[in-house]
Amino acid sequence: MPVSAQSENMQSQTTRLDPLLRVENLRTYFFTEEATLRAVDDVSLEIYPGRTLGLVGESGCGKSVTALSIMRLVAPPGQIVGGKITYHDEDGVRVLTQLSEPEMRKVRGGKIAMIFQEPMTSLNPVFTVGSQILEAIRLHHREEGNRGGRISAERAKQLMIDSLKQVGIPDAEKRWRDYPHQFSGGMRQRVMIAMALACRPKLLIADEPTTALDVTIQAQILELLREIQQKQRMAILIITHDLGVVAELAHEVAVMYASKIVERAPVETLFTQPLHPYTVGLLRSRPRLGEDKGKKLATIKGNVPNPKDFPPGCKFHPRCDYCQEICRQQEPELRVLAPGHWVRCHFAGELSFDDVPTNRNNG
Ligand SMILES: Nc1ncnc2c1ncn2[C@@H]1O[C@H](COP(=O)(O)OP(=O)(O)OP(=O)(O)O)[C@@H](O)[C@H]1O
Repeated sequence: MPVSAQSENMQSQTTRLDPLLRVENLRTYFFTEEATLRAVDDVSLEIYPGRTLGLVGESGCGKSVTALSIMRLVAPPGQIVGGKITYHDEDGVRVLTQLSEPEMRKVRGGKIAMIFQEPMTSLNPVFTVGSQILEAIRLHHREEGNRGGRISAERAKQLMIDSLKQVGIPDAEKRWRDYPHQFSGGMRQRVMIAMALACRPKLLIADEPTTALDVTIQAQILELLREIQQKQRMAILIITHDLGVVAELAHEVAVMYASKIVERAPVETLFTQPLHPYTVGLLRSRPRLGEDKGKKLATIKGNVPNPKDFPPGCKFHPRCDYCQEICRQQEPELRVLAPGHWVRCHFAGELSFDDVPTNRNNG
């Protein structure tokens, strides 16, 4: 079945809503002197209003490039070479892959915002946090000028302070005058979220937003995202290598390996009935409180291949304990195994996995 037909099918099986964002057969390559690197190859996914999709996989598998492609922020030598990205809300349908740069600027911030692992990617050290959030608000209203008109300085300032309050910055009325370095790591992360949310985007893309934070702060930031999502019915695409974060926040999960999606499922299904050996490997190598004390943690042998050395056949085959001849020769298709459950493995549904930790709340 062609992937677009698969997408239609999955949509009707999981929810009747239209997706807010639909990515179909996305391909983003880097054209270096040495080689053409297929960083994202035939990726399809949907994100629904008020829902969280977790995009998970080891470092280098193409998660960030997928996010940057959605934002149309891939810089040369990278380029989107195929596929379609469609954004659909009450204002209508926009095919992001066809928008001009000025049109795309209206989408960034206003419709889709992105936050990063390192807040200083978004925050400028030489300006106060308040002035940076104000700038984002003014820019957004200028872009929206033909509909909303200009925003008064007083109203913009109120929105800025409200956005800092919303993310739990204590003393927001005073602290907006502070510079980014005057905030702790966790608070800086909150400021970055405030800036991203100041224009009320419908979709937040969060690329490893808690990786640099200690566990307590990490839990607070995830809780904050969940609260804001519930209040605003915002959709979230969370990118992470950490299945614990996925378990906390995601409704659906897409597992990515070597530039492709290898498994997609509702979060509960992925944790209780994983069908791809790579997903199983990720689950096994996840530390769990109590049970694994003193035990050596399982790892997946080998490393994620670099796009210039992708193996033939199934890209996971050199690391797979279940590899057979066909896996070395033929790349498997993404197939539907159960409603909403997609797997790219020749033997999906035929393998039995021992010793897979199935409790998603265990980590
Ligand atoms: N600027 C670039 N030039 C060349 N290749 C790149 C560039 N950026 C990314 N790539 C390639 O794209 C592949 C996917 O990178 P990407 O950053 O999306 O991975 P990731 O899964 O997000 O990993 P991480 O969590 O480490 O960011 C990498 O293996 C790399 O080869």
